[in-house]
Amino acid sequence: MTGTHRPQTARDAARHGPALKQERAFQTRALILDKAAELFSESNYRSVSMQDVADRVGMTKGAVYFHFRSKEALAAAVVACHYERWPPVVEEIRNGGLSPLEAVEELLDRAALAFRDDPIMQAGTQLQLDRDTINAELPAPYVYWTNLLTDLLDAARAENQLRTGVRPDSAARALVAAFFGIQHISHTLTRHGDIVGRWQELRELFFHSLRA
Ligand SMILES: CCC[C@@H]1OCC(CO)=C1C(=O)O
Repeated sequence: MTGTHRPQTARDAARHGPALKQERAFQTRALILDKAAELFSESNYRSVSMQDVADRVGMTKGAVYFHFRSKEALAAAVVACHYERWPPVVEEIRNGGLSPLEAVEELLDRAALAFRDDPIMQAGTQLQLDRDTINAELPAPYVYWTNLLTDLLDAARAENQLRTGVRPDSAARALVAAFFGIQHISHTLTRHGDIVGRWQELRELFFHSLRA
């Protein structure tokens, strides 16, 4: 179904009904995820109830449970979102003509903005910190970003963008650790208010030491 076709007849409604229902369910699920992320990022996993989520969304608790069978499932879905949104960003950046090293810089520039502005990024991070209190299978933290940056830095080395002796995997591990550290300090002191400035300081130093 393209656009927002309005069924003209009962037959049309029957034909488009399932697609419309599916679209509405998808939008409701996304709204619940966003509002749950706000709540998880404002405090921590234990302090948030499914009733809190229902109230923030403006739905009944039963309606939330229709989309997410438990608070654990909701938290796991927020963490999944935290990672799933980055591969398309990498694709867009790489298709934008940036070199591998420029792509690393652009990607982390966007990550810094996401930490400042995006409840999913903030909540995904908080939930990973709370992971021992969540009875759900969560991805091991830092692995996704470390592998992502290792791949990009491998490509940067292949294009002679890295200083001799810089190992892409070591640089990726150090960059993820440093970035995670500045976002943690920024969150603790300013609720991520100064993360962009902190990243700019780290970015200047780090890429000066990496660049050929
Ligand atoms: C990019 C820094 C690392 C990233 O930031 C927060 C966090 C916790 O889930 C991360 C991870 O990779 O798991």
